[in-house]
Amino acid sequence: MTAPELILTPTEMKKADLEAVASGIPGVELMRRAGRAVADSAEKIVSRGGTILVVAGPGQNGGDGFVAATVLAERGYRVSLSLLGEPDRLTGDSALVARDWKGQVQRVEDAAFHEADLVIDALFGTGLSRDLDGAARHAVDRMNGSGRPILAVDLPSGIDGETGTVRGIAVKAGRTITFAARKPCHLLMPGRAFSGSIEVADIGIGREILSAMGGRLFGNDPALWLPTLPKPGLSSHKYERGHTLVASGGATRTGAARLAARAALRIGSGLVTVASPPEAIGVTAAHLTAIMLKGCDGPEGLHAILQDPRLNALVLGPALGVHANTRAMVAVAVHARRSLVLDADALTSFEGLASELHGAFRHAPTVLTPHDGEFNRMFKDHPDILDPESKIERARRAATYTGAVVLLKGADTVVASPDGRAAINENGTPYLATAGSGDTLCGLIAGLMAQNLPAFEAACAGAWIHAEAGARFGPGLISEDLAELVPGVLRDLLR
Ligand SMILES: NC(=O)C1=CN([C@@H]2O[C@H](COP(=O)(O)OP(=O)(O)OC[C@H]3O[C@@H](n4cnc5c(N)ncnc54)[C@H](OP(=O)(O)O)[C@@H]3O)[C@@H](O)[C@H]2O)[C@@H](O)CC1
Ligand SMILES: Nc1ncnc2c1ncn2[C@@H]1O[C@H](COP(=O)(O)OP(=O)(O)O)[C@@H](O)[C@H]1O
Ligand SMILES: [K+]
Repeated sequence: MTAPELILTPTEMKKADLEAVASGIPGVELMRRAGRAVADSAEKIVSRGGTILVVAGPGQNGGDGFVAATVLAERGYRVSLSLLGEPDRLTGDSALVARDWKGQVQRVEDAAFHEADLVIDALFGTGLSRDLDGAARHAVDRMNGSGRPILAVDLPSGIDGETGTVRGIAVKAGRTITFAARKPCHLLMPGRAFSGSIEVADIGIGREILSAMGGRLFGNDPALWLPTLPKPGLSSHKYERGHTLVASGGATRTGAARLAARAALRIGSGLVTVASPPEAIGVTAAHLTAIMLKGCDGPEGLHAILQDPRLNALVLGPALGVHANTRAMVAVAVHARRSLVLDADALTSFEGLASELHGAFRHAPTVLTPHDGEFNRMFKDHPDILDPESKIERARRAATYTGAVVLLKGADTVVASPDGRAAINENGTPYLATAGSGDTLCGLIAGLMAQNLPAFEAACAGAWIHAEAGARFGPGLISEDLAELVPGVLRDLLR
């Protein structure tokens, strides 16, 4: 089994670089390895003899560009190099490797983008510190407008390495080669879309160093949670596989709970019960077979049902209604200390009332699954949570504040744990943006927690399996399909 993928922020990567230097690899050697990796990557795109334009910036990202230009020229490419800024202003390792470049150094204003078979973007990497303007902005604008293939060095210039946001303008790369580890911007939107396909080059910085300097942020791949995924043993009986309870909305709003319940059953929860308001029992009963049904009249009803200790995981929120009663049901659930997934109306009912949830979830495994709208409503009086540009940071702060694992949905779903770990999911498909898709997701997560997965692993596994199911189905996906695709995904995972 491979180890989970470590993602390093620019600050962590800088520390890892320094640590690698301290362990005996000179900085200039790291840069030479990086530049050679860029050249190798370019060689996969353009055959020898082709024309390559390297656009170098004033920092060390530009240094990687100088190395790549030198290596590619030695390999028989027609290489030209344009620099943003003055050659004699180059510093550090960049200044050293620039001396090896025997060709001309053109001004970036004179770069002949249209003549290039490939443009290598080495303008800015992890050191970007402000929005692009002036000559830098103009260069990126021309690069994008050239229609030529672009290979970005480390990250597309103009993208913020930590947040994935565009700082004024950014290079739209077809391919990005980064070093040692991916950075958040390669997974977070919109940076992911600007990066094109991504290659990670090993420049000799070992996993121990990456793990010591980073180690808190991961790509959400199965390596992160597969060891915790339950497989029923020979002698397992259904009660050992947990019992999930899903609270349903009123008579005209019962579908969401059924979607969540079906997902919990498919992911392996031994039993699943829908708790239905009395007036909705008829309609719900007509639609359920393997899933059980119990009458549940508001918070008191929920309190009574939870006297059964076997009900060990609970979904509250989908179609439950935005009102004080929903908040009261959350309070009952928190008090009962069961594994809990809160979504949709259970979150929106706390609009502007997040302070009621301060530290509320510290005592039992809890996952909150807001999309941006729900997140912004919940924390609208908490600028410290809403303001960070980084989606990872926003999710982390909400997790620390509430004591719950926070799964902040989107094309780049982020899962953050109060213990500081976070993961970014990237295997989804826009076809998942369909009514009821989120209901299915919370059923999957609760079903996994019913089987005793810890909250962070359950949220990560749920997000990945949900996305994988959606991606396998593709066009025409509706939420009812998702749970039915789960067995195929599980079969492949547990093989
Ligand atoms: N460390 C290592 O060992 C290794 C590092 N490696 C490589 O180094 C890269 C990081 O290098 P870096 O830290 O020099 O940052 P980089 O992205 O080149 O930019 C900084 C320069 O840009 C300037 N600048 C910033 N914003 C600007 C703006 N909006 N508009 C205009 N200018 C702006 C800024 O100027 P200043 O802010 O000082 O005015 C400074 O001159 C990393 O991505 C990787 O490719 C690899 O070789 C592996 C080994
Ligand atoms: N463009 C996208 N790419 C990948 N996944 C997406 C995309 N848009 C939405 N999703 C996923 O689809 C689900 C939608 O959930 P949600 O917004 O709660 O829908 P609903 O309220 O209809 O159930 C989330 O898991 C989200 O991450
Ligand atoms: K770049």
